[in-house]
Amino acid sequence: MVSARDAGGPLALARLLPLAGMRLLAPFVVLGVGAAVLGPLSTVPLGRLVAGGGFGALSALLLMLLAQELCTALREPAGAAVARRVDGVLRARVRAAAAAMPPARLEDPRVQADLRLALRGHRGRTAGAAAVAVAAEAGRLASAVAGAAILSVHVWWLGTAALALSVAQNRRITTMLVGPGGVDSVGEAGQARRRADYLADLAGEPGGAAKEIRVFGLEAFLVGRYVAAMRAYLAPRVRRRRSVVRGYGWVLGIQAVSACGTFAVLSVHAAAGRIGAGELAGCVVAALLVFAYGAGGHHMFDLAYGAEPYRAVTRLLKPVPAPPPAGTGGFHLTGVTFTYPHAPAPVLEHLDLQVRPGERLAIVGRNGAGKTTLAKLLTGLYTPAHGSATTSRAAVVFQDFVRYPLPLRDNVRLGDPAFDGTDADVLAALAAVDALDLLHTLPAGLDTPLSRAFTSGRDLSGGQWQKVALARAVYAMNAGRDRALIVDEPTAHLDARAEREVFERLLHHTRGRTLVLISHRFATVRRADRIVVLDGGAIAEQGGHAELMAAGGHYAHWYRLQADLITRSDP
Ligand SMILES: Nc1ncnc2c1ncn2[C@@H]1O[C@H](COP(=O)(O)OP(=O)(O)OP(=O)(O)O)[C@@H](O)[C@H]1O
Repeated sequence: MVSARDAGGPLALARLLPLAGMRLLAPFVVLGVGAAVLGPLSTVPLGRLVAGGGFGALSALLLMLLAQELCTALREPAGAAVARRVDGVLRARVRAAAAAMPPARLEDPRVQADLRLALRGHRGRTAGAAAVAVAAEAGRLASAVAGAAILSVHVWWLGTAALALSVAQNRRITTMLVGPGGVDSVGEAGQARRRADYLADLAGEPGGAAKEIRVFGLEAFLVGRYVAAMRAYLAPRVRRRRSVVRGYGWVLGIQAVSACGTFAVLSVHAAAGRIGAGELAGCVVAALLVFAYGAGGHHMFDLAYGAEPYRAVTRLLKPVPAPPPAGTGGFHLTGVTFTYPHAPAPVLEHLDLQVRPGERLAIVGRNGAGKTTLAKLLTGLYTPAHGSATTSRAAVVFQDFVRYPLPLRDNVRLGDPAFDGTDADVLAALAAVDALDLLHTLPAGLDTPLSRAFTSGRDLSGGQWQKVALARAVYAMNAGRDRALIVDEPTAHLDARAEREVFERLLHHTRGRTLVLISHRFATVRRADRIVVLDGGAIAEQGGHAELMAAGGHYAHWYRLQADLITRSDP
């Protein structure tokens, strides 16, 4: 694996090529070498022909030109095959790494973005395409160097000067088009383009968005927003394109000076009789090879864009720090302060919280109080900027749990992919969250893909999905890895009966283990051993239900408010 410094650099990308295997790589290399050397070599029979070499020189020249054409033409499909195979191998590795990731990491938006890049590529370019582009660029450079060497045989400094100008020109064009801040730079394509793509995708999405668009009549609004987003995306690009066109003027000027200078020097030497007619013809072809490198080529896009998916792959395949030891099931946060990147203020500040092994702890607070953030600190997904956090391994169900478009069995087994559980383990996890009924509604039982994208698949209701996510966490605990269960709004989608049933079963099932429950439902919360009220980034109150009710603080106020809403009868 590459170091962080050269991740995405040409050497690191070239090291991917052997992944294609010798059967695909050997023809690609042979064709590449052929395309690179036959051009410079053809200057020999060309020189002889011009110098009066006759049929032999002509045949040799024609054969070489034909072979070069063939090599150049066949190198493209051979390169595409190599790129496909390299990408296939990388995708398989990334999928295996993703399958082995703990769900908490898999649900990290940065990891999700890396997965998208690694599996789909960036702007149609992949890591394999970038690796092939490195080889193609190396071939073009080799041709240019050989051309420069031929020029230098006749005028010692001419080849070096022409090559230096050509390399500088190539760098300049690459920087203008795909370098940092260049017209097609990755950063530039970032946010504004994603916003436009998101708006365009919204309309085509079969899920909730399409329904809302129709119901609220959002078509014109969305089109307007899309046009505005595309304008915002295109405006700086158009400005930069203008500056690129001006930049191209300079680059072409330099090329013109370089070409005119080279041909002038050659002419002077030929006129003085130091270069014969045949040698002059060879020098002209050699000079054209040098200039061709300076003009750049489409490979620079493959290289620049394909390096992004490669960086994502290296991040995803980086050895994951060993999971924390199972621990006792307890958690210990001391003086913890946590601020999201670019946020003006910390979400949590100087927070102390101890969760005893086996304790049933509930966390409550207003929207945005930091409950989910606290859960992510407890699971070790986030590390605090200040303070210390001692955690235990925990199974987690987040509010925005993932709905995998996979069979029900896999949706549960992803709780601990390393555990070789049987169907009985999967069924036990489903039973623990009162979800066995679900099986009767699915045509292929555990084998039913949970997605309407498959003809044999079924989508689930919000509550059913929530039970599946809970079953996944229970499966992870049953696998023996985790001593604690952290659930963020575990029953938000469930009706009152289902909520009661599921929570009873969870309490029973997690007996002896730690349960951390984040919820706005006080009927559930009140059953915890201890309730922690988060407010203003710190713990405002804590204690048992009776204790907090007697204290008459936030908790008592919210509890009564919720109870009133339920019991109050309309006039
Ligand atoms: N990834 C993020 N990047 C930046 N800010 C975030 C991020 N996630 C949450 N926040 C902010 O942190 C604060 C706390 O959010 P958090 O989700 O922890 O609250 P919560 O108590 O769980 O809220 P709710 O009850 O609505 O689920 C909010 O102001 C939110 O906007």
